[in-house]
Amino acid sequence: MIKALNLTKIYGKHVAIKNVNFQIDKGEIVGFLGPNGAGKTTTLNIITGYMSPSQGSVEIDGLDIIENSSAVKKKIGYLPDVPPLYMDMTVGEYLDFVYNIKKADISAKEKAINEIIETVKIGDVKNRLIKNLSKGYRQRVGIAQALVGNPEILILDEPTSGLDPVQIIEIRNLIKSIGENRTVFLSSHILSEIEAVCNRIIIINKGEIVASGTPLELRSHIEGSRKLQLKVKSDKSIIDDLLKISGVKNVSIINNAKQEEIEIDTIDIVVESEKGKDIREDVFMLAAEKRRPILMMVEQKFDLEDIFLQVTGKEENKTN
Ligand SMILES: Nc1ncnc2c1ncn2[C@@H]1O[C@H](COP(=O)(O)OP(=O)(O)OP(=O)(O)O)[C@@H](O)[C@H]1O
Repeated sequence: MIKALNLTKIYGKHVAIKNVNFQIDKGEIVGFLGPNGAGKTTTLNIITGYMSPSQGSVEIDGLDIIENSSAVKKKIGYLPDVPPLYMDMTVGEYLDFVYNIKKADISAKEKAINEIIETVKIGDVKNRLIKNLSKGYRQRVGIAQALVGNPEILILDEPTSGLDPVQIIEIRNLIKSIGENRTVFLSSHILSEIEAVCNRIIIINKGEIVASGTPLELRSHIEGSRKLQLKVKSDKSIIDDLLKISGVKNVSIINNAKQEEIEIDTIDIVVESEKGKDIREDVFMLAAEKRRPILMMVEQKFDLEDIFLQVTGKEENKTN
């Protein structure tokens, strides 16, 4: 179990993270989601013992990470944002080197390294120099080094960053299979990434935790409000009219409609209501009264992206 207790990190005058608290239970695969610069790497460096916090503490299975540094480090495998690879070593030499510095059981070395190589599927490049590997393979080698010593907890900082779509899917599947018998905490600034792999999400923004829960729990944060997608035979003046309806919170134009779906003299908009308000009838009546026929009205479901944009205050980026 990982417990982050009131973590704060200040670089000079810059507060990178502030009062960060969370708990990750044994066996969970948890995603740490936040925009660039939110404080993900800083937090991961602290909970892996790579960096000390300005304030606060970390417990791994009840042990304080600073007081029990070597015992705790054995429990954790870490893939930092820049994997610590030696370019002039072959993959085999490098894993041997990592095994030795982690002081893992020497008698089991060959078997353990071979198992890791098989798990992360790098057998075919075992004798290649790391500098000659593709980014995807280097990332696998980075994950392999994190697995040396068979740690119970795996912490991965942006594990798919810079990979192509095929490599991303491969690494995701790898993380899922590794996570079957380990606790995994991984960071990303890409929501779909986290959604594909994790069963719980912690969202950080500007150094503070702003939301946490399963995708279902996070959705319930904003459930209650509705979003209606409309196609109306009208010009933009309908927007001001709709905003006058009681219970309407926001109206925005969808300007990413596919070219072939755009009809002349119509406007595609999203009308968002306040929590608990059903505005469908009022919207219909108003449009009829203004002689602006509604050609389509569909209720949109909130997705995790809405939640992410809402809690990070970036709602404006989605529709504009
Ligand atoms: N060594 C440092 N000295 C000063 N400021 C730093 C240092 N490391 C990070 N920061 C700042 O702290 C904040 C958090 O950085 P951090 O790298 O933890 O964010 P992040 O969420 O991992 O971002 P990214 O996804 O871009 O890596 C940023 O504003 C960053 O510029």
